[in-house]
Amino acid sequence: MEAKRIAAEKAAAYVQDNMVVGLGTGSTAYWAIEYLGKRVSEGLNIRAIATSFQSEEQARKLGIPIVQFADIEQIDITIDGADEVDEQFNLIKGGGGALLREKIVAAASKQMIVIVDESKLVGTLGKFPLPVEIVKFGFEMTMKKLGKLGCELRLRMKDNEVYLTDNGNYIVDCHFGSITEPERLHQLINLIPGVVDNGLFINMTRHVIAGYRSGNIEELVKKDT
Ligand SMILES: O=C(CO)[C@H](O)[C@H](O)COP(=O)(O)O
Repeated sequence: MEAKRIAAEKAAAYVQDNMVVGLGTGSTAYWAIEYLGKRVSEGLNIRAIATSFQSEEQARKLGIPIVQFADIEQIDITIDGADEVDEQFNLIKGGGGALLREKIVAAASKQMIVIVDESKLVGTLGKFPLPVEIVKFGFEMTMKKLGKLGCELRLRMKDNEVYLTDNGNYIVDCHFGSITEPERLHQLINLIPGVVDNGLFINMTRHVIAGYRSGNIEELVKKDT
């Protein structure tokens, strides 16, 4: 928890007056929202877009003004967690079920800061099951097609019911073991009818802040190629 908290605090310090801020989802993003709430209570002037009902509710309680896409042209900075980050800064996201909104918000952002604890930094993606958001209609067939891509898969459940995203869809957690070509897999998955999107975030961030149990913080910034 401490490692996540220190990464979040560091990221929240990048937010400046008058910015539109994308608020991530999950236990690391939670801390970023808390720190932003504190800064707002001290006079920081921002507007925010949330990636989940949960984050929106947290932000509102803290007095962070929430806006919708109709109110803005773009997002200045988004701070969000991740389930895995590889050496090329590709991500697996969606462990918390918010991958679709998170990707829409990240894609609308000038910059995305990813905040993680050290356990999320990996050489190759895929140990964490890749979340794929699918529509309910025909979900059994969509799952069969996903399975043919070479993964073990499971329909996400919560409290003995099928888990529903904020968008009213299902999530299938696809265990690939090792994802050697994330960009290609991203495309293959999203070509399957019934798939809304998947949790691979390719080339969406250049800035990762990792907190360590030791209390150290590592800031990784992707160089121009
Ligand atoms: O993608 C996400 C939610 O959809 C989260 O960012 C991801 O699951 C990491 O969560 P946490 O910060 O709780 O470890």
